[in-house]
Amino acid sequence: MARKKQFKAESKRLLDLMINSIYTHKEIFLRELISNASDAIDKLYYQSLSENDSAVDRSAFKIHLDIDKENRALVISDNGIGMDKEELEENLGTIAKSGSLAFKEGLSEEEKKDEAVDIIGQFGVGFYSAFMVASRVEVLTKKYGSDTAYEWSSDAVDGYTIEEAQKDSCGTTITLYLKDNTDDDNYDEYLQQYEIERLVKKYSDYIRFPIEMMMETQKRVDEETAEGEEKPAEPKYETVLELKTLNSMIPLWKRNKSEITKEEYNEFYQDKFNDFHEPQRVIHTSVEGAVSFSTLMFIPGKAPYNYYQQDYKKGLQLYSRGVFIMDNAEELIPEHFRFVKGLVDSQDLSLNISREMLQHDRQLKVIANRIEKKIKSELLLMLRNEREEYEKFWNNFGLQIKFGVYNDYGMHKDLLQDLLLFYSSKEEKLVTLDEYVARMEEGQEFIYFMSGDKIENIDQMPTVKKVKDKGYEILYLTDNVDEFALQVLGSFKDKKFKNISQGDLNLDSEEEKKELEKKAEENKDLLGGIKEALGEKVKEVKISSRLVDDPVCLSSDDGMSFEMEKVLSAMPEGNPYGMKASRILEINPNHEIFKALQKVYADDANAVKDYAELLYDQALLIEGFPIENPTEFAKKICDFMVKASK
Ligand SMILES: Nc1ncnc2c1ncn2[C@@H]1O[C@H](COP(=O)(O)OP(=O)(O)OP(=O)(O)O)[C@@H](O)[C@H]1O
Repeated sequence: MARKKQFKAESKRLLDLMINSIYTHKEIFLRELISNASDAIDKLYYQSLSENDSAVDRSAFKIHLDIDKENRALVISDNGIGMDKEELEENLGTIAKSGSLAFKEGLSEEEKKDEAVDIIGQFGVGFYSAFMVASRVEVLTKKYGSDTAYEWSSDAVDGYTIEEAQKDSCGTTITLYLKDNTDDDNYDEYLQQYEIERLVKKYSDYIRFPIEMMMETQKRVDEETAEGEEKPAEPKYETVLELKTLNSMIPLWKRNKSEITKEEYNEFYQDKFNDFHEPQRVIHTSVEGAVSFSTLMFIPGKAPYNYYQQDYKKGLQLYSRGVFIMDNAEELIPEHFRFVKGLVDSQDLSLNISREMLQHDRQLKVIANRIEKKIKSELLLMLRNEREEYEKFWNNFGLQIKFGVYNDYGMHKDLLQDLLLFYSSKEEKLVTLDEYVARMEEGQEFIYFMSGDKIENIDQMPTVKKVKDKGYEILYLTDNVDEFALQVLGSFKDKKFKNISQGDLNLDSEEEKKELEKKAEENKDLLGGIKEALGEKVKEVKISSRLVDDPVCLSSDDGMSFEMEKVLSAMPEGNPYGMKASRILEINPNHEIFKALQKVYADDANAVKDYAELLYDQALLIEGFPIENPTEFAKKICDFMVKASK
């Protein structure tokens, strides 16, 4: 008797979820097992082709389904590559991908259901889904080229056993002993041939190997009447067993686009790419020419949970004449479109192509190029014709496009700049750079922008008012990468980008400028006094031309901006070179505070120190910087309040 082994901890949790699943789509178990069977045949197919192995009869590849009513069992067999003992252990004893599975304790029934949906959606539980419908599962398997077969069996609860077994040919046979029926679930339906036929047609029609099953059919057994003869009153039928192929076997991407329904595309995507959500967009094309290929690509409806993490794998599946070659061929998809899932099938690619060769393959480069252009044009079309849809896309993957502009020293900026969206102060929604430029005021030189943590806060920033009052539109940037992307872009349609908290805004008339210069001259000592009080904290203290209602603000010289400084400081390794934006304290000469400063300074030049420090701290807070000494700040405010009350 073989020793029982326990599932690895996380597999066990997932199994528990499957066993007790209240997930309503239990029927997907069949799709998962057929898909594994098809993968196993693909592997042997590919191996026999690439190694020129004539011992394998490729025309005999198939998946066989058997209904065993007596034992209440459903059997799924394939003559694919099979598994040896280690692979059985490795593949069915653990979930390889489960490292990041975070199971939550004490979930309610409703939450459990949601979690099952989530997990099935995000991880594609594959083989384990068998336990949604079966109380016991046996896997009899023999690896191609090996003499020994093994049987893995488990009722999930107490682990599994692996024993040596007898099997004539290579491949895998999976027997599912169905659960007892409950009030909610009738597992007997998986013993009905028409139900199984329906499920195969629904989920696995495109599988490129025959899925066969012996089916009971009614066959007419009396002699057909010849023409002109009278028909017998009752034609005679008998039930006969017939081997039927249930699937059409034509890969979806080889079928005529006009004959494929949205549901078929969705099912295909969800099944193949383990996504519970429907894709947002399907891109299905065939190209004939120097290199001929078909692609079926999808833009996911939701960013995968690990999209911005390292374990997310980009790339398309690669097929050659319908034969699967490899998963995640990275070379087919540029980094900035890494969210696209799908496959490429080309008759011009060698079956022997290895991952290493992909990088240098000329045909593949041509395909990748076409794919990049196709994705861009699909996105542009969506942007132009279906704005809401595009904004949905942007919410999911806009960050990726912005990174794409910034990465590789801006190499892809020309391709991507038309796809960018930013929030507009004027439109109060997302706009393209093109729309911004088309709306620019006469004489407007720059594309103005301002950064901050969220739209509402940016809208309140002191500097924003002045630019808005002048009638100019401002782009509000809220993602860390935004300013870096704009810096790489430099300009759009010859219009330079301008951060409104940096440098000279140059918005005033000559008269206003003169007025300001005069005021600065008159208050030279006061400004000097404030600068002296603040010392090295600020580069300069000046009379502001940016402010309308607010008393003070910070600005910086052109070059490093406050937002960039913040992003650098937030990096894991910190701000390595201590790079800082210059800090210029600007004071509004038309604000009451300015008169107060003048008065205080005139009475006692030293007394201006506290005012200077308070104003500087305020400006820091508005800009989203921490203040150096919050206790001191609070104390000073209190002192002022007390003084004011006397
Ligand atoms: N019929 C089979 N023949 C050979 N190997 C199989 C078979 N079924 C499963 N396996 C092996 O077990 C592994 C685990 O299967 P499982 O369905 O859990 O995950 P997967 O197929 O890798 O991923 P997913 O189902 O999410 O696409 C497979 O990767 C494969 O190596």
